[in-house]
Amino acid sequence: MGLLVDGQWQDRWYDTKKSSGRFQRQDASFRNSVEPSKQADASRYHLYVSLACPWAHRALILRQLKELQSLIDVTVVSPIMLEHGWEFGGDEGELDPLYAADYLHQLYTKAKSDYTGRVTVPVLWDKQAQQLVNNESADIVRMFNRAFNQQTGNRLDFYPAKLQTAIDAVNDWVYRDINNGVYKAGFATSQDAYQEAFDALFAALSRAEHLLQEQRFLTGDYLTEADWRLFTTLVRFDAVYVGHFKCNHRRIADYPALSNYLRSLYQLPGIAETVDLSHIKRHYYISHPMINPTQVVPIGPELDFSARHNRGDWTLQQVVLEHED
Ligand SMILES: N[C@@H](CCC(=O)N[C@@H](CS)C(=O)NCC(=O)O)C(=O)O
Repeated sequence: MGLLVDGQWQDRWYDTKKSSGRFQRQDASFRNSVEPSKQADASRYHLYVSLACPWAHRALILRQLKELQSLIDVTVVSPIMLEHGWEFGGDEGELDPLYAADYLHQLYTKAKSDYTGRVTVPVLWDKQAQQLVNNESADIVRMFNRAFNQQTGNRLDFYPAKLQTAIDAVNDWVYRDINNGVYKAGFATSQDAYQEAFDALFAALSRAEHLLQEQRFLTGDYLTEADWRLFTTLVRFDAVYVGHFKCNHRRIADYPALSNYLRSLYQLPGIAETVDLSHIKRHYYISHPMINPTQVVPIGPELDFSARHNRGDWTLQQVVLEHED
């Protein structure tokens, strides 16, 4: 684990000293966007992901749901992220098809030779301009949702205008207390910081559980990006966050609505193939020797996201609004 400083790679763990043991996530720095237009050509872009990463997972899911698979190629890095950061090839990783780079940080310095900051996935790369377009999954999800509709003819809208206020409000607490909350608990280096994150996390999971007892999706009757953003944390929770990140008040399996909801999303066409529990478990348990020095990966728990759920029979087309423009 490390970062770039003035374009030089340094192997360094997160610094939590200045924040009393609290993990503070840095903002992503490449934030360009692809706007919808008749000329927007998805095949100009390449997506670099880790199958272990919940943020990269959002982008992969939108790529599936928006039928961009044949247009936007994906490269999967090795799940094992150690002194060189994310690596191509190696243990279960794919080779970099564009530049034959060994490490992801080489793409960051190709884009900006004096880059300072963390080297994270996902990365959306512009093959034509040979530039890193964006490394913030929240932005990439929104681009995939709209920018290439003309090209694909897929008009499903996971961020529809009439639900944006509700989606933003849900995203806010789900990000703070759940998506990033598990990291705040897991990377805390003081008891107080851990306790604070732990309490907020389980309060937020109860809130989600209660909401989902009343309605099918987080913002009501329609499936939106808010659901997919929660999904990527839920699907990793029992396998990794309960043990490795010490988020062990309850498992997702212990929340009836959340666990059925998780299965209902997992069973939508194309979603199961974006979930790789082996990459997920091996990444976390091996890549954080500060938390798990033996790097032994637990074998359990037994999980079956394909089991029946009680959230009704519906298709994507019935629960996703269409773009109006
Ligand atoms: N805000 C970013 C966060 C991405 C992120 O932190 N990804 C993790 C993997 S799960 C990563 O690459 N971490 C490497 C590091 O922090 O050095 C996004 O949502 O795209």
